[in-house]
Amino acid sequence: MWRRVTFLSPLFSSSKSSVSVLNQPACGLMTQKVYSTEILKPAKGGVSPSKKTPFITFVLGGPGSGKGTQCAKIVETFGFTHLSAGDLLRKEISSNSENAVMILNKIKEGKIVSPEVTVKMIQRAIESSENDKFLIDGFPRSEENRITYERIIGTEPNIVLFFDCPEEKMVKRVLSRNQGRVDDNINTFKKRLEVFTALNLPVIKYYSGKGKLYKINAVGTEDEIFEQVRQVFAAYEVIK
Ligand SMILES: Nc1ncnc2c1ncn2[C@@H]1O[C@H](COP(=O)(O)OP(=O)(O)O)[C@@H](O)[C@H]1O
Ligand SMILES: O=c1ccn([C@@H]2O[C@H](COP(=O)(O)OP(=O)(O)O)[C@@H](O)[C@H]2O)c(=O)[nH]1
Ligand SMILES: [Mg+2]
Repeated sequence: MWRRVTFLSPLFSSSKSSVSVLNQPACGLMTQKVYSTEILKPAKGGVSPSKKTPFITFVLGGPGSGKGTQCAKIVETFGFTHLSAGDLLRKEISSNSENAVMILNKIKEGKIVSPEVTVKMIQRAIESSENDKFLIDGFPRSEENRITYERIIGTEPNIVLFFDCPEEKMVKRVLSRNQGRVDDNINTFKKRLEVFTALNLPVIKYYSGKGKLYKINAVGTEDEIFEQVRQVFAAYEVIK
């Protein structure tokens, strides 16, 4: 069972570190009593009930906000398994699966792949791993994604990180990412940003309302940003 020890409260957060929860006042690092985090039983068809309930972190933010970069650091420091929804979809394209063409077209257009496809991929990845702590990066990108995940997996995430980044930084980062991605061009970036604003921000607001959201200021060096992230995880017993 996951326990939060030093509790960086999602309701009260540090103004100095810029870690905060959307629409909440910044009031400093809080130490609270040890308590068990909410554990929901997986529904029928969800992650195998014989396994320990995993600690799930959703990692959200616009295109180029630095999600993947910070996930690599979280893996290194805290031993999570990194599941990038975008990487899983790109793997499906490379493997020429039955959904490959549909996925490629959605990615080129900056649109969202059908939630059943993405959730099944995530479910398979969780079930085939021995780890019990996962970063789900770039998902859920819409309320439909979120609701489908909850229906199929049967749990909510333990926490949600939101990398808050201004558009001018995101566009610069995406256009100099240099990974040969079909969607790293100005036209697809604009579409992705529209989709992010229209469909992903409601998910971020939803988790803020649930007290699960940690907003990270995604401007600064990778290390400066990771310092904020580190504070969030250091408050949980998830250190390697
Ligand atoms: N803090 C940062 N400052 C400058 N460039 C960054 C920073 N964090 C990430 N990058 C770069 O920006 C690009 C996008 O980062 P990435 O982690 O892939 O973002 P996302 O997964 O949110 O799209 C990458 O080329 C990465 O090296
Ligand atoms: O749950 C997801 C995650 C990604 N994508 C698609 O994959 C693209 C790239 O996602 P990724 O997370 O790799 O992009 P990033 O935000 O990291 O630049 C998105 O624009 C979508 O078209 C999707 O449909 N569903
Ligand atoms: Mg990414």
